[in-house]
Amino acid sequence: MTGLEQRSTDVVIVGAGYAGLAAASRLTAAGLAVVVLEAADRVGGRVFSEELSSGVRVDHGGQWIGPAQKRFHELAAKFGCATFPTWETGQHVEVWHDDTRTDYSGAVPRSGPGVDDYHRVIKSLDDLALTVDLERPWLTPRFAEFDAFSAEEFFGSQTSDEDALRRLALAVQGVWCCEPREISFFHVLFYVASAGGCGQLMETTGSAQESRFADGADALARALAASMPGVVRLDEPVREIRHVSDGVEVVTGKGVVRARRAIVTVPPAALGRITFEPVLPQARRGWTGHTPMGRVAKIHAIYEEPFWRKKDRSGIATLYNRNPVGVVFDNSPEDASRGVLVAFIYGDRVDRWAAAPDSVRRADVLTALAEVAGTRARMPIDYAEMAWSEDGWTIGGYACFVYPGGWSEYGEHGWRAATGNVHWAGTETASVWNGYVDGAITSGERAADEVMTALKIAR
Ligand SMILES: Cc1cc2nc3c(=O)[nH]c(=O)nc-3n(C[C@H](O)[C@H](O)[C@H](O)COP(=O)(O)OP(=O)(O)OC[C@H]3O[C@@H](n4cnc5c(N)ncnc54)[C@H](O)[C@@H]3O)c2cc1C
Repeated sequence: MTGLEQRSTDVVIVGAGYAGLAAASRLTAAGLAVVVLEAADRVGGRVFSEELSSGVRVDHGGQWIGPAQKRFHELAAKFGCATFPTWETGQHVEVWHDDTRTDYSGAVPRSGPGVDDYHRVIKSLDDLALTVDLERPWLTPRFAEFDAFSAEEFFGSQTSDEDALRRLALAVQGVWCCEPREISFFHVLFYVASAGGCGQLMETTGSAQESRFADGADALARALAASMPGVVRLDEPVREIRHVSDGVEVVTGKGVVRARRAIVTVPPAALGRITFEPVLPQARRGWTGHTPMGRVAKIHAIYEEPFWRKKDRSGIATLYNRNPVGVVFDNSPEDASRGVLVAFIYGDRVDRWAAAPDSVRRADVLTALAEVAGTRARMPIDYAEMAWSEDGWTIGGYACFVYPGGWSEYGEHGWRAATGNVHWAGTETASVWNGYVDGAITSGERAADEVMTALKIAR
């Protein structure tokens, strides 16, 4: 390949998100030569921090860390990445489907339409999740039965209360960024088990939304990359991965990297942009075809100050009305030098919202924020949108979900089993905190351990 680089290394890693960086860190610490190839011009993947023109640093993707996310905490502490508590002081609000509003405080609403049935169904999810085998999900009792139907079918079998069903639908949208009709009920149970319960997934203090990073959630990704000088190659999308007798050849627009093993960390939907030679086994292809990405948009509106706090409003809201926004949080910096509200739009509503003209999208979001925080919210000093379905290298978020039937048809052989000299990582392959940064980190470390075992490297 004239003019193109030929490089050799021990292990080539595809993707410099948290999974790829954690894998590289473990392998370089063991003395192996590693090259990480990243398509984008930055590290962090689905964790993407950016300073806006107003000087406020926002996280367009992953942002929170919870106390049970042990490996994420350990690495953040090791690299001195400071965190601070998510703001949740004051009254939260629910805007109901008929535009009525109810204030509440505490972790979850305890009264209101559909609340009793909602909590009863959530409790049954928690109970059933206790039966899930996280390492070998296919050994879970009633695995194929639960995987055969959707979350919507399960909810419908548990309650006919339309208000409870509205609450359950928003819970699915907020956690998986898809609609209840789309997702395997077994995947719901697996994910709940992986996080340690529904409360861990949905609540703030003591749970996944407990804290944020002072310098952006990508601070640790940047620190990890900086600790391995010369290892990460940005702007180098992988086009092809070829198996050869003693390893792999990974082809980019700049040349070929030969390695003894590869670790691929890209989300399943992004695999479609890589050609494999020979073609991947049917189980892996079937799994990829049944694991689409969630659809989510995250929108930040910046104000001179968090003015809603003066009226004892927390800025936390759930919206069930016609507005596309589903959930709002106060995302102001720790010192409250600016006020920041972040709005999330999920599932089918993202598809419709993202297709609308700029002015319509912005008006929709600011209308929702005004309902939550008051009319001043209509006049932000800065504003930024990120629709993850339009990100060409991750194709969505927060993570993939699984269609009904996907786990039972393809999970055992397609989920994360190594394919010859190619090992699979990425948060989608994690047993614990699947879908989260913590899961991405432990998936990278697990794949690094697999590679060292295969290469007979002492750990
Ligand atoms: C809006 C949003 C909010 C979220 N909130 C949270 C949160 O608060 N807390 C939390 O813990 N998690 C959150 N998550 C999930 C979290 O961000 C992900 O689980 C985690 O970042 C995934 O890391 P990863 O390394 O597995 O994958 P990724 O971060 O997707 O990394 C894969 C990398 O591969 C690269 N790539 C793709 N194709 C190629 C190719 N052909 N060649 C080379 N490189 C390629 C991509 O550019 C990317 O950098 C959120 C995600 C989103 C989108």
